Amino acid sequence: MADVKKIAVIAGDGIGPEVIAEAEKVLKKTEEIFGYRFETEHGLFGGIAIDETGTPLPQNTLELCKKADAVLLGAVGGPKWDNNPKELRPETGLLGIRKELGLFSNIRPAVIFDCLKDASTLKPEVLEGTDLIVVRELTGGIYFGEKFRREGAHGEEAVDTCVYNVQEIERIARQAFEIARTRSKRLASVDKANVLETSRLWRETVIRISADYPDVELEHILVDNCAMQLLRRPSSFDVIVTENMFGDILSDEAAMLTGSIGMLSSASLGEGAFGLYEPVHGSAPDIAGQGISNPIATVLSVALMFRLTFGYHDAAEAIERAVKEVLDAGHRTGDIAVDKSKAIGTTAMGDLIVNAIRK
Ligand SMILES: NC(=O)c1ccc[n+]([C@@H]2O[C@H](COP(=O)([O-])OP(=O)(O)OC[C@H]3O[C@@H](n4cnc5c(N)ncnc54)[C@H](O)[C@@H]3O)[C@@H](O)[C@H]2O)c1
Ligand SMILES: CC(C)[C@H](C(=O)O)[C@@H](O)C(=O)O
Ligand SMILES: [Mg+2]
Repeated sequence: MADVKKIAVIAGDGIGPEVIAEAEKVLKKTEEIFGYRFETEHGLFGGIAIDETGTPLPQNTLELCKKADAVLLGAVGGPKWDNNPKELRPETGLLGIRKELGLFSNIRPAVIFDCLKDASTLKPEVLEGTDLIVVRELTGGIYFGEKFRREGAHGEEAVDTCVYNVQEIERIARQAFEIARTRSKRLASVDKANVLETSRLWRETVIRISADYPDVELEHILVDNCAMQLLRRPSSFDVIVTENMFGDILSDEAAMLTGSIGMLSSASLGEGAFGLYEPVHGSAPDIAGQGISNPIATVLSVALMFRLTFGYHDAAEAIERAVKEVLDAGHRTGDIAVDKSKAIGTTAMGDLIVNAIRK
């Protein structure tokens, strides 16, 4: 019998619990079909944790994640907590969990399902063949630099500092080169080296590391140009490696190539097999509680967990095949439906996918 894998489930806020419920059904179905065994335990996290415990990342949730083999996360945040001080913001909990768990590498694949080409705002011929991965540095940069307010000559000033050290850049660069090696051996390193000192160190370091990967073709591209080229020639990109904030922005942009941010899964990894898996999207307060959110990003995050943390490649492929089959059959949630009147809800989409999972 397969050993039992412990999964910490932290649903969070807004549509988080809705999409996580569908992902949990997928876990259960995989147990039935493939004989894998999962032990799930839920933890409070985000806004709901602030309300119930006074902190976005309670110590027992962190402990739960540390004891688990993997973490499945929904989303956090919402208008209710938007004016809270920094320590009492759901997003601070999210940054805290990434840092505490050492998850410096965030992998965000943007793969286009052929049948969804008409769901994107871009022309189908521009999207043809697009299959890229954004490798985002996740525990450094301006997100984690010193932040403060001060009195300046013209009144109050706010300061965010962006810091990167060589070790942080080296480890994410190596991960990206390794991933590129398993794909078409092309890596685009995105920076703003014409302006930022951190980007100049980034570029120098990536070039130095590239000597160990002579089989991978390395391109440097400035972030503003990259944002433009992603819309102009998305299929020319394979693996993109970039710093924390650029990766945040470019991955939301890449999501729109696929038709919706409701399609984009992600894996956050450190040095070992442990990982945190979450959709790229947020808590979507504008549609929360209506049962209309797209659960596919979270379901595909489970497939990433199977592949990258557990090595359950058969189950990962079965989930991806099931998603494709359901989409090919024409089923759509509102975000990817061309004819919105025919859109189905979150649980209906989850049920269809679960029923389509087979060996
Ligand atoms: N990882 C996370 O937990 C995470 C990520 C991004 C944003 N957030 C937080 O979420 C809150 C809302 O942020 P936002 O509105 O900028 O981004 P968002 O991703 O929540 O929503 C952006 C838009 O995409 C739509 N959308 C997102 N996910 C969808 C899905 N699965 N199905 C259908 N439509 C979907 C939303 O309805 C909205 O119109 C903020 O508090 C933000 O800080 C959290
Ligand atoms: C909610 C926010 C802190 C987070 C980020 O910026 O990393 C989100 O946008 C993401 O992409 O996971
Ligand atoms: Mg983001």
